[in-house]
Amino acid sequence: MIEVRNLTRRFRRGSETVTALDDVSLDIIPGELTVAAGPSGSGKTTLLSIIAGYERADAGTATTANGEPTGQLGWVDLGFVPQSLTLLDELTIAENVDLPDRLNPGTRGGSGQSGSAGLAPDGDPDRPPVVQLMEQLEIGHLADRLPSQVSGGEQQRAAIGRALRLAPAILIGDEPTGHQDRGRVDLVLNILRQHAYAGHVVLISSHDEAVISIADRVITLADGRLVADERSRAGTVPGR
Ligand SMILES: Nc1ncnc2c1ncn2[C@@H]1O[C@H](COP(=O)(O)OP(=O)(O)OP(=O)(O)O)[C@@H](O)[C@H]1O
Repeated sequence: MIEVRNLTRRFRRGSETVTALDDVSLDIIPGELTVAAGPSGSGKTTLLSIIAGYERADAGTATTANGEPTGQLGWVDLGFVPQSLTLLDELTIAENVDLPDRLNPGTRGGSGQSGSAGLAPDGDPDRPPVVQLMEQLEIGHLADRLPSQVSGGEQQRAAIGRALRLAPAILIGDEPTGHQDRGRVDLVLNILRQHAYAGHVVLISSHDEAVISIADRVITLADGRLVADERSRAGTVPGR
């Protein structure tokens, strides 16, 4: 669960002050796919970036139910797909997907087999094996390529794989389908929904009606304010 309380973020642009987020409060619960919608400039990226710890708030908090600031959580607990992807150019696609595991060797996720990039075998059954994860995301054949040698959509799916690598309790994705074709939008959404329905918090932003229409819950921002919060069917989560 993420508890957002009175989050406010202002940016200075010359003599002007832009209020990107204006006193936003909500709880984001596990077990459903939550989509943050709203027009360009409404504050979606700012909200997700503060929750993920990529941006600071001027006021308010985003914490877990235990009161821990979500921005301080590592890959083990919170996976983030930023709009800019932030893949490391010098690492292969497989190494990028496996990065959270390499940075958290005490929590190694289950691989079951060594990938072509020489990824170490490991054994936690709750975590997606890296090779299987890449195949699910249809980037298995790109394991040994550098990010600069694959398409934008493939890079984005690698960033999604990296975020899912340690099966974190919280997954945040800023327009994680933004570079995908129609078929791959469905592929990515199915994977994100599976993660949500396994009991995790999944919050993504999107402009795409196809994404918004399959969300279990849609929170809508306008001018930095939360203006709507709707569930697809009251009290039920489809597909569970
Ligand atoms: N670093 C910054 N400096 C100044 N203004 C900013 C900065 N980041 C965001 N803003 C402004 O804050 C507001 C909210 O931006 P944000 O990126 O959160 O919107 P968004 O809903 O994610 O937009 P989009 O859908 O286009 O990605 C906008 O008016 C934007 O111009």
